[in-house]
Amino acid sequence: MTRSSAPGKIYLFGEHAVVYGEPAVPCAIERRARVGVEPRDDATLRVHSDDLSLDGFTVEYAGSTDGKPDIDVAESLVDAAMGYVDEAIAQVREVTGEPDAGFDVTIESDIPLGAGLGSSAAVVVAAVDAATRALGVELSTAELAERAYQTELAVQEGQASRADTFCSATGGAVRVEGSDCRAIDAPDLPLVIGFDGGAGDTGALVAGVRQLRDEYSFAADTVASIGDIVRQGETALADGDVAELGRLMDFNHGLLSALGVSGRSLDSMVWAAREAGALGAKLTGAGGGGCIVALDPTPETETALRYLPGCEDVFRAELADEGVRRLE
Ligand SMILES: Nc1ncnc2c1ncn2[C@@H]1O[C@H](COP(=O)(O)OP(=O)(O)O)[C@@H](O)[C@H]1O
Ligand SMILES: C[C@@](O)(CCOP(=O)(O)O)CC(=O)O
Ligand SMILES: [Mg+2]
Repeated sequence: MTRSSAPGKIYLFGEHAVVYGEPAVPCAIERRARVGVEPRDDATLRVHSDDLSLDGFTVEYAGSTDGKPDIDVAESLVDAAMGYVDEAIAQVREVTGEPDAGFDVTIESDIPLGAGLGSSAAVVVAAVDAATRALGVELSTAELAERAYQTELAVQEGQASRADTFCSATGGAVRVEGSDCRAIDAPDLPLVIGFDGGAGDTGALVAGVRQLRDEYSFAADTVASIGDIVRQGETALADGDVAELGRLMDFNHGLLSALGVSGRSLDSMVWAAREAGALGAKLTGAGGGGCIVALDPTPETETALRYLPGCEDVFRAELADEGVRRLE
């Protein structure tokens, strides 16, 4: 068995706008997806993930490159659930020149699905890394990030940025603007994550923003303003000015809300954090439902979120310096 792990991430700034060429600053966090692969004698892909439960279903998917998945739940559910793993293996077949490679894939993840913490990118980065190594090919971090990006791009129907996948592959805090991806220095930040137990559909949310942006010039201006916040945020990061970072995060959340990607439970967690004295709070990732990130060096935000109806989990996030990790 060849195993790799990769971290999830939060966005300090810039999700959604990054899809249209604005800069974004995601930071990898110490919550990981671990993917083990075992090459098979045939071209079948068999995926097992204990963490994958949607609407109470646990899905085990045994499909082949030519046949139908062998499952007992609605196929659309499986398509939604397994799209990223399928496409990651398609990338592996292409980059290794082994179109008929088959694998048994086992996924374990500490990252909630569809919650804005980049579970898809972490699973894809770890899967591509483990499966290529299992076939005797070692990709550089840049190649790995590129293949993982191509995977997200295909699954999200041409609407994805390099931010999540690059951040997960390299770890640390990164700045992504189009194809320009680089590591940046970030101070230790007092990050608190609130999770409403829900999820958002990244592809659909990205498509919604695209539509607004095409329809209204002020929506396009809103996307461009998020870019301005990110640039200002980079200065605050470089200065270690956590209070200013918080103010900019608040503003960023407001603009994401205007673009229609927040929601009642995300807003209520954001307001609970602010009222508890957080320096700033915003949704992270695609939105709809899932997680917020707040800045608070005191325990107040954690306490407030813990008692907030509708907030299912609260934790402090440590920055993950290491990206993909080769386990064995
Ligand atoms: N533990 C897992 N096992 C299998 N697939 C997973 C796992 N975690 C995430 N995924 C894949 O990632 C998708 C969620 O990605 P996405 O909607 O981009 O949200 P996010 O990246 O914010 O978690 C899932 O539908 C599934 O395809
Ligand atoms: C909305 C977006 O900017 C981030 C999505 O993050 P997540 O998959 O929700 O963790 C999309 C992208 O950058 O590909
Ligand atoms: Mg994702």
